[in-house]
Amino acid sequence: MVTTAESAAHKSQQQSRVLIVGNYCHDVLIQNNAVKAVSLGGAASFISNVFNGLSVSCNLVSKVGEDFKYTVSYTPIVIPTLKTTVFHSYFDPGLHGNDHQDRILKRVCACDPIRPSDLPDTRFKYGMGVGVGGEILPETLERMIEICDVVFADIQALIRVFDSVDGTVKLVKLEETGFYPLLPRIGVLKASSEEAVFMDVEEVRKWCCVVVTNGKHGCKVYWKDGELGISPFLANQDDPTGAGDSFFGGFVAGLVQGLAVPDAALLGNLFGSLSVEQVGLPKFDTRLLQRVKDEVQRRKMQCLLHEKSDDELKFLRPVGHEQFHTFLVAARLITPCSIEEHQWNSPSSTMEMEQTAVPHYTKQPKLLANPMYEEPIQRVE
Ligand SMILES: Nc1ncnc2c1ncn2[C@@H]1O[C@H](COP(=O)(O)OP(=O)(O)O)[C@@H](O)[C@H]1O
Ligand SMILES: O=P([O-])([O-])O[C@@H]1[C@@H](O)[C@H](O)[C@@H](O)[C@H](O)[C@@H]1O
Repeated sequence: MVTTAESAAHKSQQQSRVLIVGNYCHDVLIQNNAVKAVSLGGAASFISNVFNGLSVSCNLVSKVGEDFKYTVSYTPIVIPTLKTTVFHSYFDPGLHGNDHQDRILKRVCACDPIRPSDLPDTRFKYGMGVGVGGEILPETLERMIEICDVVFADIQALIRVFDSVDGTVKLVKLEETGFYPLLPRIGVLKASSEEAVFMDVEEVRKWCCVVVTNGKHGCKVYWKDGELGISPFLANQDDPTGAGDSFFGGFVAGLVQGLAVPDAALLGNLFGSLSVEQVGLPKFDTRLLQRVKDEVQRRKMQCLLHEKSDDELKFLRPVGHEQFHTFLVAARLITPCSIEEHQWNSPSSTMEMEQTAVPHYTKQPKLLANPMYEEPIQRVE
C-alpha cells in the first residue's frame, strides 16, 4: 500500500522531472506585407502546451519584458527594463509550396539571455534547451548539463545569429559555435532538415542521438549504431509555425513517460502534425488527448513486457510500433469537428490588421482563442 507521504514524495519527484529553458516570445505572422496573425510564440510555449495536454509536469525558465501580454501556465521572469522577444515571420507563397523554406524569420526585439544563475538550484531528470532568439548561452547549456541527467537541445537554440540591422535569422555551422564542445554531454540534438545541413550528422551522431524532422515526411533518428525513419501523419497544413517545437514536446513527453525512442518520435510526429493544422499555439481536442494518454500507458506496459534493456534511451523499434502508429492515426481522426465546436469563436480584437487574400491560411476565417492562454490568437483573412 502507498502511504500519503510516499505518494507526496512521488508526486514532488514527478513535478521536478523536466526543466524547459527558453524565452516566450510574441509572434507576428506576415504575408503579402499584411499581418495575418499575432500569437504567443517561442519553443517553450509550444512544448509546454504539449506537456500540459499530456499531463506531463515541468519547470520552465523563461524571460519576458514588461510588455508581455499573455497569461501562461508557467510564470516567466519579467525584466521591467526590457521588451519581450518579438519575431516577425514572413511567408512567401511562391517558392516551395507550403514548406518551411517559405518562411523568413526576423527577430525584431530581443529580451535578456537566460544565465546559469537564472536556473533552479535543484536536479532534474530531463532538461530541454529550447531558445529561439539566442537567449541560451553556452554557459547556460553547460549548467543545464550539470543539473540534468539527460539534456535535449534544439539546434535552433545553438546556431541562430541575427542580422545587426533588421534581425533576419541566419544559421551558422554548429562546429563554429561555443556549444560544439558540449555535444558529447548532450542526450539528443533535434534539428529540422533545413537546419541539419549546418552540422555534420555523421560526426555528431557519434556523440549524441540526432533527430532530424522533415515536415510532412516525418522524421529520422540517428544514433551511434543505427538510424530509423519514423512515419508521418497526414495533416492539412494551415501554419507551420511551432511544428518542430510541438514535435519536440511530444517526443520528450513520450520519453518521460517511458516510451522507447521510435514510439516517442511517433508521438512527436503526431503533435507536429496537429500543430500545423492550426494558426499559432494549437488547442488539442480533449478526447484525442485522453485516448493518446491511455494508449501511451498501455504501450509502456506492453513494451516493459518485451524489453530487457535498462538503457536510458532505447533505440530499436519495439514490437507493436506499427500498431501504435495505426492507433494514433485513428485517434487523430476524431479531432476536426470537436475542436471547431468550442474553439473557433470570435473575441474582439484590438489589433488593427489589413485584410488580403491568404494562400497559406485558407481554412478558418475566424479568430482563435486558446483557453490555456487568456489572450486570443488574432487572425484575419
Ligand atoms: N505538413 C505536415 N504534415 C504532417 N506533419 C507535419 C507537417 N509539417 C510538420 N509536420 C510534423 O512536424 C514535425 C516538425 O516539422 P518540421 O517542418 O520538420 O520542423 P520545423 O518546424 O522545425 O521546421 C515533422 O517532423 C512532422 O512530424
Ligand atoms: O516553427 P518552429 O521552428 O518549430 O519554432 C518557431 C521558432 O522558430 C520561432 O523563432 C518562434 O518565433 C516561433 O514561436 C516558434 O517557436
